Amino acid sequence: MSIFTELKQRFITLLSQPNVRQFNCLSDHLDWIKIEIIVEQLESVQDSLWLHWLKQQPTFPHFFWQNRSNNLLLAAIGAVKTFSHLECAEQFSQQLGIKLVGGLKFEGECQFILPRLCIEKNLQKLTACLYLNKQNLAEEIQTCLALLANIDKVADETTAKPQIITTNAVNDFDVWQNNIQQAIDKIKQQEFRKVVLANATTFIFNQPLSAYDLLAISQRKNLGCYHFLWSEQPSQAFIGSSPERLYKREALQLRTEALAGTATVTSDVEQTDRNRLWLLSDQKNIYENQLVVDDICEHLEDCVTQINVNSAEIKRLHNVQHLRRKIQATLKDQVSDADCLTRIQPTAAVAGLPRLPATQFIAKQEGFERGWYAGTFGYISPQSAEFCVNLRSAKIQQNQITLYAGAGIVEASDPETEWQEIERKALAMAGLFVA
Ligand SMILES: C=C(O[C@H]1C=CC=C(C(=O)O)[C@@H]1O)C(=O)O
Ligand SMILES: [Mg+2]
Repeated sequence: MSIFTELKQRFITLLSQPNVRQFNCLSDHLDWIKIEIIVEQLESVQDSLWLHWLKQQPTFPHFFWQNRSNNLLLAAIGAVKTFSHLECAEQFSQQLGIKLVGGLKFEGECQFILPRLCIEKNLQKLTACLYLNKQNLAEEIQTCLALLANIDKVADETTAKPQIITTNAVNDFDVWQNNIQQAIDKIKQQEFRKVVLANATTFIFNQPLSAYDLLAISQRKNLGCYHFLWSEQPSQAFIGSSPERLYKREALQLRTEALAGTATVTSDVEQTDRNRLWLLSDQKNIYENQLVVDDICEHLEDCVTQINVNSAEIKRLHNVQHLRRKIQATLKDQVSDADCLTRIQPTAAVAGLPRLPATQFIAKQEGFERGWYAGTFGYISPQSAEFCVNLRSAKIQQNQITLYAGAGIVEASDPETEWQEIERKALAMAGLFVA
C-alpha cells in the first residue's frame, strides 16, 4: 500500500469517529482541531514523489519546501487560514503551537498559511496533519473527505519535451551596462556601498510546462540546495533551487550566513579548482561578501547576546561556486521570528547596503517587479523556524517561464563580468530545459 493510500484510509477512519470534536484538539478553548498521523519508519521513497503527488492534487494552494541538508521536507495543500501580517501569523503559530508555512516577497508582502493538509518528513519519520475549524464542523469534515478522496493519486513524470519558441530578457546588455554604471556612480557619491541588480528572462514554449516536473529534475541536479514551490492556482507556480539559507532558528540559537561572491564551475576540474582558489583571495568578491556580513550583524546587533562569524569557505554548486561565511548567534529572550525575518530579509546578498537606498535603486532601475524572487520561503513554529532566500528561481505561467538572476554590484564591478555571472546563475534553472 502506498503511503498516500495509508494516509487516506487512516484519516477517513479518524474523521468518521463520533467524538471528532474532542479528538486531538489543540486546546479546548481554541477554534481549531488538528488530526495527526505519524509514521515512524517510512520506507525510502524518491524526493520527487512528493512533487508528483502535489501535481495530482486539485486543492490549492500548493506549498513544497525541502531544506538543503535534506532532513526536512514539507508538502502542503489547501489553506484553512491565511495571514498577510507577520505578527498575526507569529501570534497564531505561538497560540496553537503549530507550524505555518509561507514567506515574504522581496518587496515585503507577507503570505503565510495554515494548510488544510500538511505532510512533514523528517528523515524517515512522516507526520501528516489535517486542520479543521470547530465552527461549522460538519461542513469542514465534508470538505476534508472530498480532499482525501484524491490524495492517493500520484502523477507520472512526463516525458514531453517542450520546445522554446522565443526568449526575451527585460534588460539587454546595453541596459545592464548602463544600470551598472549608474550604480557605480551612486557608490562613488556614497549613496550606497553595494546594490544587487537582477535580470528577468522569459522563455515561451510550444506547450505548457509542468512546474512539478521541472523542480523534480532540479532536485536531482541542484544538490545541496533548498527546493521550493508555491502555487496558488493551476498552471501558475513559483519554483526554485537555492543554495542560500536566510536563517534557521532552534529555540534561541540562530544560524544564518553571508553567501555572496561568485566564480565559475565547469566540467574542467582543474580550472574549477583554480577558480576556487582565486575566489578565496579575490578582493572584490571578499568585499562583496563582507558587506553582507556587515548588514546581517548590524541588523541583529540589538537582539542577540552573542554573534560569531566564521571564516570564508566555498559553497560549490553545479554551475557556480560562492564565498560563504556562516554566522551563529544567540537571540535574546522574546525575540520572535517576525523580528528575525524583518531584520535579516532582504540581506545585502540580494538587496544592498544600506538597505533602503539600495532597494529604492532596484525598484527604479531594474525594470520588473521581483515578487517571490529574492524573497523568502520557509516555516515558523514556536520551537524552530527555517527560511531560504528564493534565488535560482522561476515563475511559470502556462507555457512561459521567467528566470531571475542577480549579482552584487560594488565599486570594482565590471558590467561584462557581472553579466556572465548572472548568465551562469540562471543556468541552475535554464539548464533544466535548455539542452
Ligand atoms: C542575487 C543572486 O545571488 C546572490 C547570492 C550569491 C552570490 C551573489 C553574487 O556573487 O553576486 C549574489 O549576492 C542570484 O542568484 O540571483
Ligand atoms: Mg557577485
